[in-house]
Amino acid sequence: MISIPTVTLADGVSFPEVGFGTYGLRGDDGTDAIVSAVQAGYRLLDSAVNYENEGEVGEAVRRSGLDRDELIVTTKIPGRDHGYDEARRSAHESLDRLGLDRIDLYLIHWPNPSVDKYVDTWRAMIDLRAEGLVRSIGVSNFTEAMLDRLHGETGVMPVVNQVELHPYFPQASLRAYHATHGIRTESWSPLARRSELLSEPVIGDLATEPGISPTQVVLRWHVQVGATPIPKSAHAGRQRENADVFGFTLTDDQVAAISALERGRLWGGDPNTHEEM
Ligand SMILES: NC(=O)C1=CN([C@@H]2O[C@H](COP(=O)(O)OP(=O)(O)OC[C@H]3O[C@@H](n4cnc5c(N)ncnc54)[C@H](OP(=O)(O)O)[C@@H]3O)[C@@H](O)[C@H]2O)C=CC1
Ligand SMILES: O=C(O)C(=O)[C@@H](O)[C@H](O)C(=O)CO
Repeated sequence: MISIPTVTLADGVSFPEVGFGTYGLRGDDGTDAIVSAVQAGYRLLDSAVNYENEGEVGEAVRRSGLDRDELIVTTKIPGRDHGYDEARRSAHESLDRLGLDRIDLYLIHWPNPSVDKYVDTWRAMIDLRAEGLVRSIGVSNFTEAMLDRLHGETGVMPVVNQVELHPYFPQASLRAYHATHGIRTESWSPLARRSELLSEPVIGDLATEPGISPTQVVLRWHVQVGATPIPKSAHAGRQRENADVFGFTLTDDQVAAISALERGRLWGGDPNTHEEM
């Protein structure tokens, strides 16, 4: 089993430098895959109401046999549940589906700015945290202006912002803002969903040593730019490979060469316009 190092979030919680994405992992096979990820060493699990797998994640937590406090279970409020009362109801429904008495990391999935209810949603999350139903509170797909607004109107800054981030979209300026404001960056689709990224020569050239694959080079890049990637894999061998990125280091020049692959968002998910219900 791999021991994944941690960093400390602004709220004092220990947070893994690599986590596990669960989008698409459903049913018995999905639960098995999540259990196998925990057995491989992952302690941060990423779910969402919209993944329709909170039940599988909760079941995997119970089957893992680990002490509950060793795992960080993440879920996210969907756009249709924005608003103070709606978010509180959504949290209770997620807890029921998870079969857990606490959500460890609770995120607003998308800001949906045209609906303009993310500040009220955030107020509900602050109260849920005070009540102990939620431990850490954060957001996903928020811009700097949206983060400023949350802080300005409530006095509470998210401890995590989970955003699209991979070598094709390194988000340097948002990462710098996060670093200044004590927000941990989490990278969604960190492998760019196994697109041609893994065949890029700059990646392949760094993966020539035995035991260092292109995937590991990409995930190591995330670690060194200070972001927690949450790669998803349904396969135990790949899960182990993706967690095993702490035995080598990239030089600053190598990190810069990978960052130079930048080309922009891959799926058009601009937080200023994308609406996810
Ligand atoms: N907040 C948000 O808006 C979003 C959050 N997310 C979260 O981020 C997670 C990760 O993103 P996701 O979109 O799943 O994409 P990833 O970048 O994690 O890529 C997943 C793909 O890569 C393959 N893969 C994984 N590891 C390897 C490997 N070692 N070698 C070869 N192929 C590999 C997987 O296949 P296989 O399973 O067959 O191994 C799968 O097809 C999601 O699962 C979800 O939890 C994702 C999108 C948006
Ligand atoms: O998987 C998620 O969590 C998502 O939010 C995705 O559906 C995301 O909306 C996306 O892929 C945007 O292009």
